[in-house]
Amino acid sequence: MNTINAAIVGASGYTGAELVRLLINHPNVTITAMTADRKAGMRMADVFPHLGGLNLPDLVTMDNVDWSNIDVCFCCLPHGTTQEFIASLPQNVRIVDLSADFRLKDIEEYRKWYGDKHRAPELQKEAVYGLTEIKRDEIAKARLVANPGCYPTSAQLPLIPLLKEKKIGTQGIIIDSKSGVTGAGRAPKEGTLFCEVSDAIHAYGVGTHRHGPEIEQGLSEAAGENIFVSFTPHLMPMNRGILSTIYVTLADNVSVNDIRTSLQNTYANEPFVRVVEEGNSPATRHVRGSNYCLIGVFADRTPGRAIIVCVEDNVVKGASGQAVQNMNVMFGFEETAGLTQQPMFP
Ligand SMILES: NC(=O)C1=CN([C@@H]2O[C@H](COP(=O)(O)OP(=O)(O)OC[C@H]3O[C@@H](n4cnc5c(N)ncnc54)[C@H](OP(=O)(O)O)[C@@H]3O)[C@@H](O)[C@H]2O)C=CC1
Ligand SMILES: CC(=O)N[C@@H](CCC(=O)OP(=O)(O)O)C(=O)O
Repeated sequence: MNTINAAIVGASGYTGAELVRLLINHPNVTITAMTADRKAGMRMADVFPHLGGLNLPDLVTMDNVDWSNIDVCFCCLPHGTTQEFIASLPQNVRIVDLSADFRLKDIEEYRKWYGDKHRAPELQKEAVYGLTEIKRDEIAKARLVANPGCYPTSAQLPLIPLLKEKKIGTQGIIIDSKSGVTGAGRAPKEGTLFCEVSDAIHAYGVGTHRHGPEIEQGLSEAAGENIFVSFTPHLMPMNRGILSTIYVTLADNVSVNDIRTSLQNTYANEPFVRVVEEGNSPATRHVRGSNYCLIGVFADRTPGRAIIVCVEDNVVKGASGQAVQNMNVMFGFEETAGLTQQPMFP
């Protein structure tokens, strides 16, 4: 069997730990290197006791990795820290970058939203946006895949097919998203303290969140014209999960049933994206711990409008699961390898 060696850079964070959970059961992958910053020098079992007993390499700093036998690097670093590191990797290493550093095609947009000049513009040109169901053919050939953000995955999977098929209007798209706190990463910050997030919900980045332009980039490409969306994320007192409620205008002579059928047809042969039965409302607990994305389609009481509800696990389909799915496509493995866990319900 074809087997490859994987490095996880930033393995002591939430997405890194999730990659270990998924890859440890992958038939074609051996984890041969794992890095950390503050936690370098520690054993994975000491950072994450649930990942003990798995014969994993110890956590080292990035400059202590021997890249000579590594085939794929999963890069789980904070955005802004990834560009120079990826540029320094040997050419034979293929990369799935979970950060936002290579997602925006226009480096001026990157500067505007991330507040810094892009430091690897040549690499940016070759990066392929890793929304697997939409970009599969390009991902198969890519050396560098920019894994999508968690909110953009939940917004683009339902909206891209509908815009491509001109089933919905290009104006007035509203994306109201809620996320679990793991979306903010494991590094301590005031905003993710228990007292700040428990027993309440709040909107943040209102009108200014950096996932707005990432969503618009994908939707504009699908529609063939510039699209602007209203996108508001909310932080929920839960560990995992994203639920996006999306409000759209139906195109002329298109019904709610038409858009449900259109999404059902688009995703009929996709292992991880499913349109739920009419009347069912998908919940984050229906995808928890899995790589699935569930989509529900409803009529709005406002004539000519529809409401789409999309759920995913932000750490799986919104990050590490989609990263493994992309790696499977890049190396010609079974696309579902390592990803067959059913959701953990309730
Ligand atoms: N969490 C999520 O749901 C999602 C996250 N992402 C993106 O994935 C990336 C990783 O996220 P997540 O795992 O949540 O983040 P965490 O904060 O949980 O983990 C970050 C990791 O990077 C390491 N690290 C931090 N700073 C540096 C540095 N300067 N040099 C080297 N290593 C460093 C940390 O090491 P140490 O702990 O030892 O300091 C840790 O291993 C981010 O870019 C995030 O935006 C994307 C989609 C969803
Ligand atoms: C709850 C929470 O804080 N979520 C993060 C997004 C997580 C994600 O997808 O982030 P990247 O684009 O950084 O990869 C945020 O709003 O910044």
